[in-house]
Amino acid sequence: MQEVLTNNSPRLHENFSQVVKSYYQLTKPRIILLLLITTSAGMWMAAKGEVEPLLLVSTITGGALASASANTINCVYDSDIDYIMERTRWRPIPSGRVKKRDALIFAIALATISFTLLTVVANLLAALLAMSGIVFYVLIYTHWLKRHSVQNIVIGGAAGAIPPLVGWAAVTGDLSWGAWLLFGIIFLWTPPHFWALAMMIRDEYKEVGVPMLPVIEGDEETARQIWIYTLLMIPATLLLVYPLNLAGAVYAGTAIFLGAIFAQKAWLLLQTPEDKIVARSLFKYSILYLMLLCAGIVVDSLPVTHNFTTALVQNVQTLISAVVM
Ligand code: HEM
Ligand SMILES: CC(C)=CCC/C(C)=C/CC/C(C)=C/COP(=O)(O)OP(=O)(O)O
Repeated sequence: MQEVLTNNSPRLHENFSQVVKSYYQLTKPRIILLLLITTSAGMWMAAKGEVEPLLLVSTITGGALASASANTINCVYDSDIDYIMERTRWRPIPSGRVKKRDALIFAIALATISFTLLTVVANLLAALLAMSGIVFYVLIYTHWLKRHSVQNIVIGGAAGAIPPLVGWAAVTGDLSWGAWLLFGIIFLWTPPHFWALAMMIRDEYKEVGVPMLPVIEGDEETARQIWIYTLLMIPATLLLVYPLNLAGAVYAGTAIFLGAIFAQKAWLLLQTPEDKIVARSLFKYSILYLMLLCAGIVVDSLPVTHNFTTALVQNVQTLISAVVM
């Protein structure tokens, strides 16, 4: 008996870790990471740089579980087209590693734990916002728009902009202008983020009949719309500084610098819409952009940065008046 167990245990262990890996992949973990970074930015800004550690960890965990649930249901719903597309064929459901029914039970369990955790440790508003993110992403984007409208990701993109609202609500219990502006920034960021990728893999979407903008309107029109959203997004990022006065010089410098690179890449794509390397560069940069913009929000809202920039501005003012006098 002992011998049988010993011989079988490596294989048992291997099978178990394969199962865990498959369920982990269902949740699209790399996308969750960026969603959590935006949640954290919302929390830091709402708390003016002083977030309670327990609240931070619980909100991040609750947000991660809700996003994981949404992504898993999306994998269940889209398994037919995921099976056909090269990029998604390896996913756990189309490759036969996880059954649809099991994935659905897993998603319901994740959503239930998320709702409970957010309600108990944060508040009901944060929990309801996280659940509305799941419902919006699954019903409005995945079920209703993705396969039927060329504006699918513009309207559906609102789901991906909900995480900072969850973070803000967890800290303050309500949603103010700052929270809605963070929502708006991510809403405007989503079309350039996604359409740049869709330009790279346009033929795959065409094959499965998903009406993404490059499939329906072509690369030139897509590049033009990416450019327009970029031009709207960059000034929107600066509204946090003026008139909302929720961020200072560190954030302003970061947003202008990062925005200039974004604009340069979007402009290049406008000049060469057929160039997949340029589209790929914009897609990759869009992810780095949002990460660094959120890092800018966090650093800017820390009390030490706030004190430093205030002192710096005062010293410059004193110097100017001394020179002028
Ligand atoms: C409707 C809105 C959105 C659509 C349609 C979309 C679509 C996509 C797609 C198709 C990919 C490629 C994934 C893959 O290769 O498996 C991707 C990658 C990614 N998306 Fe989005 N996205 C959206 C919004 C967001 C939002 C709001 C975030 C986070 C704030 C985000 C973060 C990411 C990240 C981090 C990646 C890279 C993942 C990797 O490295 O594999 N996306 N997106
Ligand atoms: C608060 C909360 C829980 C919000 C939910 C946010 C959420 C899960 C956003 C995901 C956005 C996204 C990656 C869409 C891609 O779907 P797709 O079906 O076009 O991608 P695919 O082709 O790779 O499957």
